[in-house]
Parts: sequence; structure tokens; C-alpha cells
Amino acid sequence: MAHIRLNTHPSQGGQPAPPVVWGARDPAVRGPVVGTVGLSSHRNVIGVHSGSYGIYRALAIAAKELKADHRPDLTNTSPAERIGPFEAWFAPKKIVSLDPWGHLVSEVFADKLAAGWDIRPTIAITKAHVNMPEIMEALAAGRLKPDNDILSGTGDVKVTKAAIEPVWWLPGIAERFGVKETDLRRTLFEQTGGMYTELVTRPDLELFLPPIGGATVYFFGDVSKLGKQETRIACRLHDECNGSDVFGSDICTCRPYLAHGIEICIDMAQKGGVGVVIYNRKEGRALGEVTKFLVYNARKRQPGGDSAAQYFNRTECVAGVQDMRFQELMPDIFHWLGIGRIDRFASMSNMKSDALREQGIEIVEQVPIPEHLIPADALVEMDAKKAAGYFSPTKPGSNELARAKGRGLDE
Ligand SMILES: Nc1nc2c(ncn2[C@@H]2O[C@H](COP(=O)(O)OP(=O)(O)OP(=O)(O)O)[C@@H](O)[C@H]2O)c(=O)[nH]1
Ligand SMILES: [Zn+2]
Repeated sequence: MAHIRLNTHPSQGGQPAPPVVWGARDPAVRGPVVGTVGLSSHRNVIGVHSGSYGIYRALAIAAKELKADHRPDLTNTSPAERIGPFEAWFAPKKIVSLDPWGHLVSEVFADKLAAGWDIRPTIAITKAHVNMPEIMEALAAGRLKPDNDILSGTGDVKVTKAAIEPVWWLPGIAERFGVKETDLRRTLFEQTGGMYTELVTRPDLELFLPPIGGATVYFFGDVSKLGKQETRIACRLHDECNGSDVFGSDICTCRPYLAHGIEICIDMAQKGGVGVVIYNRKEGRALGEVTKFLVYNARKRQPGGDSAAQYFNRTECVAGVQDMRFQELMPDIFHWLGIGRIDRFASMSNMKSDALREQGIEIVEQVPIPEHLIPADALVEMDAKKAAGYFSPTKPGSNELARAKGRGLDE
């Protein structure tokens, strides 16, 4: 077997890829993010592409199903819609967790690709039709009307969608959280079991491709209107909840709120604006689904039953914190899209609205989930969230919070 290549020192191996100048206006100066390992020295990041799927790639190579030197053929893969560049791309501290040029690498780094550099897109943009029973219900109830362009009479909705992988600029990430970059690097190194040595040995490498999930953005309406001050924007900012989003579990409001968000996005697009649904892979408030299911059991088995008063407390008992979503990073996607104002925002989360306002993004109207869409077993969650500071016209009293409203485990 060949000797093991370590990336612990810049001078090991051949010519390194030049460092990325984060936020530079000219893409030729900014330079591409090179996170491939085929030419092990010719890199300028810590980690590899594809987020958590980088591990499957390694597995495929170990299992001899994928050649280690496979290069993607990028013919015809360019974005189905153009996004940017927008002014926020050139303010380095505004976008710290994704590469704003990630969808345009074949275009702006064509010369380097032709010269043999192994550069991968970190964003892909395509088009599709989607169809959801909730949109059919909105049509049947007359809340939405077909326009034979965005929404058909059979409930087909035309969308553009973008898949985004995380690219972290460590100096900016540290500053966003108010921690020292050296402390951030050391903690990332230690808490991943020493997975990325360069975090501590290569302070010259400022970019990290973390092994985490990214985001998908669904656009409704004319994407070319983004970045214009006059364009009205509707938005649902959603964090993954597989149990509800896909399987219709009734313990939370996730899918109903997502569907309501899509409804207001279609409505906005039909009125000449743009609807934007952002779906972040942050299952179980980024605590993961195992933790979430442990918490469900703890909630439903506690003496006195499943009540709002104990809702966040039970999560904290298991996970140590109530939430790890770090909404501080989420506004980056809005900067990437040139959105400075959200006219209709389908979310009651004060953590989301605070993080957006902190980044200078105005929220004109916050749209709560309509009462009739709240599933029975999710009343616990709704009361707990309202009591914790979520946006709501009414706050539940202490009697309401103490009352067990959720089902027991065997009901
Ligand atoms: N750990 C844990 N996660 C949960 C629980 N219920 C929902 N989630 C997760 O929380 C996230 C959704 O957050 P919610 O609290 O429903 O709402 P929000 O996103 O904060 O606010 P809204 O925008 O108003 O919906 C998703 O990632 C869900 O998987 C729970 O009981 N425990
Ligand atoms: Zn949920």
C-alpha cells in the first residue's frame, strides 16, 4: 500500500492550490474552493466536498466501486436559473457558511478546470414540478387559484430549486459566534475525535468543508426578480423534521407549517413576487433524530403527562441544551439571494427573526401557523413555544402550560 499522505504541513507534496481570498469581488482573485483529494497537495481547504456524504464517497472507494481519481463530467450541469452575483457576496462577513460562487464554478473557473484543477460545484440549481395534497386542498377550498403557469388545476407547482453544501470561512464563523478562531478550531478538532488535524496544524487554511447537512431552497415565481428592492418576498424558513415532513407524525407542527409556507409562497409568486422556502438539514433542532425520539419518550412518560411546562426542559435533560440549530448562520442564504427584506415570513420563531434582523434583513410581516392546522398532539409544542417567546398574538397562562395535552406512549 502507498504511504499515507498527511496534510499537516503546507510544504508536503506538490504545489498547493492558492488560498481563497474570501469576499474578493473578482472571482479570479477570490479563487476556487478546492476540496478534492485526487491531487492531495493541490487543496486550499480542510475537509472534503459533499458534507456528510463525503464518508459514503470514501466507502465507495474502499469497496472498490468508485475510482479514487474519478472526475465528474460537468457537461450540461450549469444552473437552470442564474442567481447573483449580488453586493453581499463581496462583504466577506455577510456570507460565512456557503460559497456564493458555488453554482458558477464551471463558468468563472473554466480556465482552471481546463488546466486540470479538480474543482467541484458546492451548489446546484435545477427546475421541477412539485405536487402536495395540501396544495390540492387549498385549491379545493378556493384559497389558491390555478394560473396555468406557476400552479396548474391539478395542483402541479413549477419550482426552481437549489441544493447547497456548507463551506465555512472559519474567521467569519468564529466572529459570528463571538469566539476566538483558535478556540473554535481546537474545539472542532477535539469534538470530532481529532478527525481534521489541519484545524489545529494549518491556521493558513481558512476554509472548512464540515461533514454536516446543507440546505435546499425552493423558489416560486421568477427567480430573476431576486436582488431587486421592489420585489416582494414570501418565505418559509424550515428546519428538517423527517417524522412530520415526510411521515405526517402529529406531534409537531412542522409539515402543516411547511405546507402553509408553500401556500403563501405560491400566492406571492402569483401576485408578481417571489416565494422562497429554505429547508435546512437540522433534524431535531440539530440534535439529531435519536435525541429527539429519546425526548419524546421522556416527555410522554413523565409524571403528570406531556405538558408544555416540561417541553423544553425534557430536551435539555437529554441533550444538555434545548436547541443546537445556531440560527446565526442561516441568514447567509438570504445574503446569497440578494434578499434584504422579507415581506411575509411564515415562522413564529424569535430565534429565526432575531438572527435575520441581526444581519440587517428586515421582516415586514410574521405569519403564524393558522390554528386549524395545528395537530392535536402538537398543542404541547405550540404552548411551550409561545411561552418561550415565539411570535404569537396570545400567550398561554400557567394552568395551560401545566396541563397535559399530549398523548401518552400507549394511547
Ligand atoms: N429535539 C427535539 N426537536 C424537535 C422536537 N419537536 C420538533 N423538533 C425539531 O425542531 C425543528 C422545528 O422546530 P420547531 O420548534 O417546530 O419550530 P421552529 O422552526 O423553531 O419555529 P417555526 O419557524 O415557528 O416553526 C425541527 O428540526 C424538528 O425536527 C422535540 O420535541 N425535540
Ligand atoms: Zn416536527
